[in-house]
Amino acid sequence: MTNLTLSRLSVTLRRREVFRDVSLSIGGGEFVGLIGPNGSGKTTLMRAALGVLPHDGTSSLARLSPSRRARTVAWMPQAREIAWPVSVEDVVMLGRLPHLGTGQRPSANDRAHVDKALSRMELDDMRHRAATRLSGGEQARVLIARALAQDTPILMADEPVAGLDPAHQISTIRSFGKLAESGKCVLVSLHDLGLAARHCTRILMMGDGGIVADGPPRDVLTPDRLAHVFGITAWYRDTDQGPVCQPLEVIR
Ligand SMILES: Nc1ncnc2c1ncn2[C@@H]1O[C@H](COP(=O)(O)OP(=O)(O)OP(=O)(O)O)[C@@H](O)[C@H]1O
Repeated sequence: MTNLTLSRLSVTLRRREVFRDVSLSIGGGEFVGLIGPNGSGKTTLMRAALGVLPHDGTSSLARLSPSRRARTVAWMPQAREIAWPVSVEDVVMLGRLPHLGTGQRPSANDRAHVDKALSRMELDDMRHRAATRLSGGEQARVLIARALAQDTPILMADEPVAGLDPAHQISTIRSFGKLAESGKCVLVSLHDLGLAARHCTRILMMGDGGIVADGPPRDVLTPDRLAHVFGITAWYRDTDQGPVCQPLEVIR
């Protein structure tokens, strides 16, 4: 099983410490939501874990060669405008590049992965359209499909559901959940506490220059922490239809 393991990971940018001494391990089967206020360091933590930012401490991914890393982790960054005027299916096929040798053409297996990713993100009808002509939310779904087609044991995504309509937010989060259930290790940053509470198996809450809480949603999303870290009150209940977390008021 491929885990994501961070040990005493610290990042300082322009002489400002963003976070210090983050140690954790995420295993296959876990769907982890990374939450925290704006600027708390979620993107920085994921980029340092990938090894694309200078850091102290260690990350199991940062140690890998670029080609091995591309077969180990699919990364979906926050900026997701597609600049290339190519078809949706060609963008998604880019996810298969780490699995192809130099000059090798995609096989039937590669095409099957692309078909599955397109179908999972409900993009079958758009596969021949120019990706640049899609709406922002549709482009986001194409890039999620590209990450799914990469078929790596670890998937990391920075606010993957931002800009999606409610139905596609839920179906996308469910897709990530299913990937975790199939044994993959999934880490996504989220601002929607309701989606995090409802779908993630584990939540990492960032604040105060580090991880302030790590555990199942009901143990992390406590009134004290939501007040201290986010400055809000929220309604949290385990209902017949699963956990519900609804932010209510700003308290500072
Ligand atoms: N290249 C950089 N140089 C200097 N400081 C940076 C740089 N990138 C990010 N920061 C700072 O690091 C801190 C963490 O930023 P980061 O983008 O990781 O936060 P975040 O939790 O992902 O925020 P958001 O929820 O707004 O996306 C912020 O204070 C930000 O200003």
